[in-house]
Amino acid sequence: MAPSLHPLIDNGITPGSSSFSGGKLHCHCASDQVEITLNSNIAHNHACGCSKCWKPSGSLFSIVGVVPRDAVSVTANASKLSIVDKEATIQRNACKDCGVHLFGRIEKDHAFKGLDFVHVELSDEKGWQEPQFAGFVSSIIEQGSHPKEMDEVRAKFKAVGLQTYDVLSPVLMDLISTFTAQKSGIRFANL
Ligand SMILES: N[C@@H](CCC(=O)N[C@@H](CS)C(=O)NCC(=O)O)C(=O)O
Ligand SMILES: [Zn+2]
Ligand SMILES: [Zn+2]
Repeated sequence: MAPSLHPLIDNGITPGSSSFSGGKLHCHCASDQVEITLNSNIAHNHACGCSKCWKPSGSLFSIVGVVPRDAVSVTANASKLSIVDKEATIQRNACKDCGVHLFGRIEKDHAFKGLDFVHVELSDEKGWQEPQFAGFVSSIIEQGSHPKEMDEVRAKFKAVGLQTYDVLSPVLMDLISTFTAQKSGIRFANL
């Protein structure tokens, strides 16, 4: 059987709702779940093939989007959270018991500082922005996917209408490079 990219991708994508304004995320524990409340829909939702983003078991990709950090609060069982890798750019807060990542936060100077990374499949609510593209696709090879399977993986994304990139989408890459340019002193008129 062909490997699953992700349950939210495999059978086609369900569009979100532009009027949706947030909801709750829960970890996978049977009891005392960590609960996160998001007071906003997400943006830039995408499939990520990197080794660091949380993915459900059996899936090759994570689905991850961003939300302003001010819109994120831990509303139950905060004591179960622990940062996976304190040195990483994105400090991924995971449940110590079930391993699910509840939110990833950037504290250092970075183009995406101020945005938290979340997996809205952890929510029962419907209306979250649907995945917009697939990033870090080639990274799945680093986790054991055969290089010869990559055409099939990219074709599957294409079949559900998603572009694939081996880092991020042009919009996000431009944001990162704009940030880097500004840091080096370049000033752009009319941004
Ligand atoms: N090929 C690497 C890529 C890792 C990577 O750069 N991940 C991206 C996408 S999530 C990133 O922004 N990482 C920052 C971080 O993990 O803190 C891997 O699979 O581990
Ligand atoms: Zn848990
Ligand atoms: Zn990732």
